[in-house]
Order: sequence, then C-alpha cells, then structure tokens
Amino acid sequence: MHLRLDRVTRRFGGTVAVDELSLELPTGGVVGLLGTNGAGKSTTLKLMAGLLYPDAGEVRLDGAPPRRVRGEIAFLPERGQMYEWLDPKGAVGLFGSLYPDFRPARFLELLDQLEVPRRSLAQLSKGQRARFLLAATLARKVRLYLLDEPLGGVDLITRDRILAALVSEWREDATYVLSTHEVAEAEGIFDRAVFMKEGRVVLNASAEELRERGQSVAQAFREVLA
Ligand SMILES: Nc1ncnc2c1ncn2[C@@H]1O[C@H](COP(=O)(O)OP(=O)(O)OP(=O)(O)O)[C@@H](O)[C@H]1O
Repeated sequence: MHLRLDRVTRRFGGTVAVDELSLELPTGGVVGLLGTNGAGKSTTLKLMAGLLYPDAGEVRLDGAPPRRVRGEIAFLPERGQMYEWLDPKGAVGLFGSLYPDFRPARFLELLDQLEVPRRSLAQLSKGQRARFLLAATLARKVRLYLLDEPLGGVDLITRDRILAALVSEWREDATYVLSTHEVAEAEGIFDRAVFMKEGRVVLNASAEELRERGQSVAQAFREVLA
C-alpha cells in the first residue's frame, strides 16, 4: 500500500499534534515511526488508519482516503480497549466475524510463538495482553499494518519474540508502520526510519541511506531528535 500524507495538520484544542506533515511511503517494507514522547506518532498512525480526520491536508492510501480502504488496514492501538472475557476461542469468533481476512490458524500459531497462555484477557498480564492483541492484528491478512508501540512495556525477551513474529509475518506486498521508542532493539527490522519531532517529519531515510551515512538508527535518532 502506497501512503501519502500531504501537508497534514491535526490539532487538539490549542495543541498542534501533527503540523503540516508531508510523507510518502512506497509499498512494502517495515517503517519505524520514531520520536520522543508527544512527537505526534500516535496521531499520525490514527490519521493513516482513518480513525482521525485531518484539520487540513490530505491522507491518501493508494490514492484513496483511508476510510475507503479501511478493510485493507489492520490497526493496533497503543492502549486498546477490549472485552475482558475474550479468550483465544472467543477471539477467533469475534475477529472472524468482524474481518473476512482474519486467519484463525495463524492467530493460534502466533499466540504460541509469542508464548501467550490460552486464557481470557482478564487473566493475562499487561505484556501478555499486548501480545494477544498483536497476534490478533497480525493474523489479519491486509496490505497495511499500523502498530502503535508494539514493543511498549514489554521485557527484553518478549521484545525479541515480538520482533521475530513480525519478521516471520512479513510479506512483500504489505507495508508495516510501527511506532516505537525502542529504537536500538528494533532497528534490525526497519527498512526505513521516519523521525518525528513536534508534529513534523525531521528525517525520512531508508536503512541503506543511514548505512551510507555511517549511522545506526539509534545514532540518527539521537542526532536528529536531541
Ligand atoms: N485526544 C487528544 N486530546 C488532546 N491532546 C492530544 C490528544 N491526542 C494527542 N494529543 C496531544 O498531541 C500531541 C501528540 O500526541 P501523540 O499521542 O500523537 O504523540 P506520540 O508521539 O504518540 O507520543 P508518545 O510516544 O508519548 O505516545 C501531544 O502533545 C498530546 O498531548
């Protein structure tokens, strides 16, 4: 899915969360949306998902507004509300009825891969819940995955498992955009890093371009966002 944001602005009261942001992402690859707290990453992901509307500017996915391609987008919110009673079997029923592209077998495999006990959300730890919802998101077969802080609040071992799950799920025809602060841990998987500061993109570089500059993503993060 080809993404284009053209001078997109989104305000909340007096706060400008996203400020005339322009960004173009070609189809395919894993894109890290990086920035410090409050940089506007979550707002940008929600604008891409069509969950928020811009006050000005345009978001286009394959040339169409997000709401027209909603069925092609899987969104993992940073703090998702979900039914507490939901267990893997219930999730298969619920997501299967909500999303025709939901793959039950893949969901159950991902739960095992991410070592999520087969219990209801109410009986899972915070990190396990996050992995349960990530598995449900990745089990959809869509062309755009928007993952808000999939590595947030999880331990190092879990982080590695999540990254491995992402890598195993990777498809050439799909674009993965994930926001994270965990730059150093995640950098091995990024094809592209987009650095945000104060609602704007301050650097958009492919992993190759960063390598040519002799920089790791973490070094660029410090340099650009310090
Ligand atoms: N619903 C809202 N109402 C008011 N202000 C908001 C709302 N959502 C975001 N903001 C503000 O917009 C700015 C950008 O927030 P956003 O959540 O997009 O940043 P972020 O980069 O995802 O931050 P973090 O890494 O801390 O999650 C912040 O100043 C935030 O306080």
